[in-house]
Amino acid sequence: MSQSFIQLSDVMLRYGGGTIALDHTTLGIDRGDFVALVGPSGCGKSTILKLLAGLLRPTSGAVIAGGREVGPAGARPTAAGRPALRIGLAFQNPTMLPWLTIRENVMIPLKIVEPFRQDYARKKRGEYAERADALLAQVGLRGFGDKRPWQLSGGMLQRASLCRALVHQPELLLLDEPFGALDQFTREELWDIMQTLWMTQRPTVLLVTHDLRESAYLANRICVMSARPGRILETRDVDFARPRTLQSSYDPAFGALVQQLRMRIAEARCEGDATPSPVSVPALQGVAA
Ligand SMILES: Nc1ncnc2c1ncn2[C@@H]1O[C@H](COP(=O)(O)OP(=O)(O)OP(=O)(O)O)[C@@H](O)[C@H]1O
Repeated sequence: MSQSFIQLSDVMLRYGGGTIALDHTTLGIDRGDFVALVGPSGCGKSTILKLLAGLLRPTSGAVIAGGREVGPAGARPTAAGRPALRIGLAFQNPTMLPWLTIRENVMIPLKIVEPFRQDYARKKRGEYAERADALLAQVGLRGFGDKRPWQLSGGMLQRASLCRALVHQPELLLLDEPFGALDQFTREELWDIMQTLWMTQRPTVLLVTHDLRESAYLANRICVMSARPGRILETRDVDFARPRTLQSSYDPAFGALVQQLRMRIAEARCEGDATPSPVSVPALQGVAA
């Protein structure tokens, strides 16, 4: 059987204090896909991102990202000598270094990540600045490259943080509630921008979100997790035509999908509490996606 670009196989993750965040977690993601992870609070969504970013090692099971294993504690990568997988990260809080301009902040991955790093100090710096400016223009921040972070609004900073996550053309983009702190209008604007960035660059994306409309707007597949210890309960394909628009997000099929996800998560929360479910959940089928 061919392996997915991203593959978690029967992963268990126990934190130092003894909390088991993930158990029997299996998830495969194809290259170029856009997958959203949703589920009850504390079910282990961010833990999956940390495993893929290499910030954590699984207690047992296997985590493969782009053919490289992030194995059980102490294991060596299987593909010795291969360059590290290029990963982009964006979080709810778009932390920027205040002493750098927005352009310089966006260029940070090019300073750190190979193969860009070796050229950064030499001939490519001007070229990299142009690349940062082009991305900033794409997210509506043309002319803001010379500003400092404190001169931008929260929504503008989050746009810049998406540029920083993408500037080194990551193969894998990990997004942890990147729009969670924004007002609804700004958030919806950024969905549109995110969709365009994904359609033009086609990184593999794993998005963690509590916003079910956001997951249905952006993702090709939505994975619903159980309450902690988290595992993937159900996976939904989302076949709505692209580019998706705010208008299309008011179609009945879109609303039905969101409602079904909501009910599935409500049920997962109840299962986590080991109490009978007060909601009757129809099978997640039959929605014209
Ligand atoms: N460093 C840590 N040490 C101990 N326990 C942790 C640590 N990080 C997370 N946890 C616990 O592991 C579980 C999963 O956490 P995680 O942050 O992955 O959940 P989540 O689904 O992303 O949560 P939320 O949706 O609320 O952001 C939670 O019970 C959390 O308290």
